[in-house]
Amino acid sequence: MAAENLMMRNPETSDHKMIARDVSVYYGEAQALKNVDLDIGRNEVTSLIGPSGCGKSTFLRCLNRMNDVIDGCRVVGDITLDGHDIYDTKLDVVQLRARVGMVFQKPNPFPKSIYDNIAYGPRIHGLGEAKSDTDEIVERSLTRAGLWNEVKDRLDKPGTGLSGGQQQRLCIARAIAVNPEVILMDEPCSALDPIATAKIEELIDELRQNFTIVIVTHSMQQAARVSQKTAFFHLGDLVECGDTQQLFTNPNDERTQGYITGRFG
Ligand SMILES: Nc1ncnc2c1ncn2[C@@H]1O[C@H](COP(=O)(O)OP(=O)(O)OP(=O)(O)O)[C@@H](O)[C@H]1O
Repeated sequence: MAAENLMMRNPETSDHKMIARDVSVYYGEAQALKNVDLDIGRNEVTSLIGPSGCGKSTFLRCLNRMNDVIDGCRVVGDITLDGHDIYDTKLDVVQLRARVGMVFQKPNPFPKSIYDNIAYGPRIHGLGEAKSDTDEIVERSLTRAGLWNEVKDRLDKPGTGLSGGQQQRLCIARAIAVNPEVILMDEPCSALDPIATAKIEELIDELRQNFTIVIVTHSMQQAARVSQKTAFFHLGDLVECGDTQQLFTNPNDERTQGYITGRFG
């Protein structure tokens, strides 16, 4: 579908926050994703699953143009956010990444205080010029990430001094602080213990009321717990995407069946 056509749609009437059409990605000569069509539902969680190397992270990075920073990586096809082409050459990529935030596999707080980890993004984007505004953004973001009560008495201490699970919630708070609409999460729990993982999963469920979330996960159990839609990738193809429950109980494609029953992966 041409981007022009999508831009004529009324974004508020579409259930889909982001739409990918015919997206292929190449690293040099090697094709990592093949003609992917995927609709990302508004205010829901979409999980991307599939065997290692199938292209999940590559697809996730297409959604906020993080592949732009990888040498030799080429993305073709159309991806829209509320009907607008995110690969438009006139688009400000920094603004796009504020609207489509990202949380990585390994918690990566800045080597700064807890407060400054959150305040940094809003300051760059001109939100919260006054100290009182920044204070409010910091409190609100930490509260929404379920971390405020644990850190409110040590906001001036380094973010890197928190536990792994707290650091990951700090990174989620940092992503939230610039008012994104979409949050991309690349295996956000893979470095965490089961209790910290459960907290992040609960948080994801709460966050979807206000944000659209796309999560890459190796854990089918996690996909089943947190997401409303699941997309199964295999060798660069998007095999199928559907309601999570249906995909896990009654998939359409035998490759999906093979993966969820553990025959490969
Ligand atoms: N920076 C890169 N340069 C070259 N090839 C890459 C690069 N990143 C990924 N690839 C290749 O693209 C393909 C898809 O990789 P990708 O990381 O997207 O898969 P994935 O499904 O997220 O894998 P995993 O579950 O192991 O993280 C793989 O063949 C991988 O080797």
